[in-house]
Amino acid sequence: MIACTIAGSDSGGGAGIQADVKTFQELGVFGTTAITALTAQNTLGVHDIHAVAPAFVVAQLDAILADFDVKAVKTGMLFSSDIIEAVASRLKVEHLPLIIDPVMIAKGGQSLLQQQAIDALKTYLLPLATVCTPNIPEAEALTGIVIDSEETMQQAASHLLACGVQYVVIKGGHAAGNTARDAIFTQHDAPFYVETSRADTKHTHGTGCTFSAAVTACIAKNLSVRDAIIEAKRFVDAAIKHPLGIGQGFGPTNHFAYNQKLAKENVYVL
Ligand SMILES: Nc1ncnc2c1ncn2[C@@H]1O[C@H](COP(=O)(O)OP(=O)(O)O)[C@@H](O)[C@H]1O
Ligand SMILES: Cc1ncc(COP(=O)(O)O)c(N)n1
Repeated sequence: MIACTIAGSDSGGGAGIQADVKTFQELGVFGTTAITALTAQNTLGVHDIHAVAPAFVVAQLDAILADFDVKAVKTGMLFSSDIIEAVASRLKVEHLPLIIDPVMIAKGGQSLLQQQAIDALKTYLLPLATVCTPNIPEAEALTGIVIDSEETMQQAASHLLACGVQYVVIKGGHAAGNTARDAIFTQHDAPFYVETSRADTKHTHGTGCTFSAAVTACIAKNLSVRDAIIEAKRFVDAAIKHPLGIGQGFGPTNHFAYNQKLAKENVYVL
């Protein structure tokens, strides 16, 4: 099985393209990559960004799609509206399952998406999305709705579904409480939730990238979207619960954990 990620490179290896390829590999999926930006990054933060020209992002996609039987595509850091428009017009003709992680801000606070690109994301890319996986601040930025209750979360999800997204996963990593609960909304069915206990850890660099890459890999392996989300939650939870303890800042998750004989916690589907 082959998947493709369109995202930024994290020189520190915990997020971005590197997290995606490691996750694909651990889930038995061959990873191909179209890189949108290089970041000079480690667990302490993003020190510099070098964007790739939109035409060269498309050239990478052309090369991949001309040769490989890609089963699912994900996007991560897209950086600019020019890159978003170029990627959207190239993907529009392919009709492949598309998982959009609307990466905006790194855990250290640095912006990974220019402010004016948020509109481009909504206009050009969200209509193509099978799954979109915002965290709470990203869902708020995309919709202009402050999420402080079940009701406002439902409103934000409805806004994103109206943009054309088939499954909206609002991730609960940033919420309070002792569970990590992600809410899944669809056009026709009632919402459902995937939940684990919350780890008390600062090693959460790349959690969102890892989760969305796992969803992509599982869809590439022909799981239903619902089962892909549940399995991805298992993958990211194992990666968070068994941190590697490397780096001096917000360390990376452990992409090896899912396949190692380490204790795995239950994922509750509610
Ligand atoms: N401390 C934690 N313990 C357990 N799961 C977590 C924790 N933080 C995040 N997660 C889970 O990791 C996944 C990514 O979520 P999140 O961290 O919100 O994404 P992002 O990296 O985009 O901010 C979600 O499934 C979320 O519930
Ligand atoms: C190149 C790149 N892409 C994405 C993220 C977001 O990381 P996180 O998953 O921790 O929000 C990052 N820090 N760097």
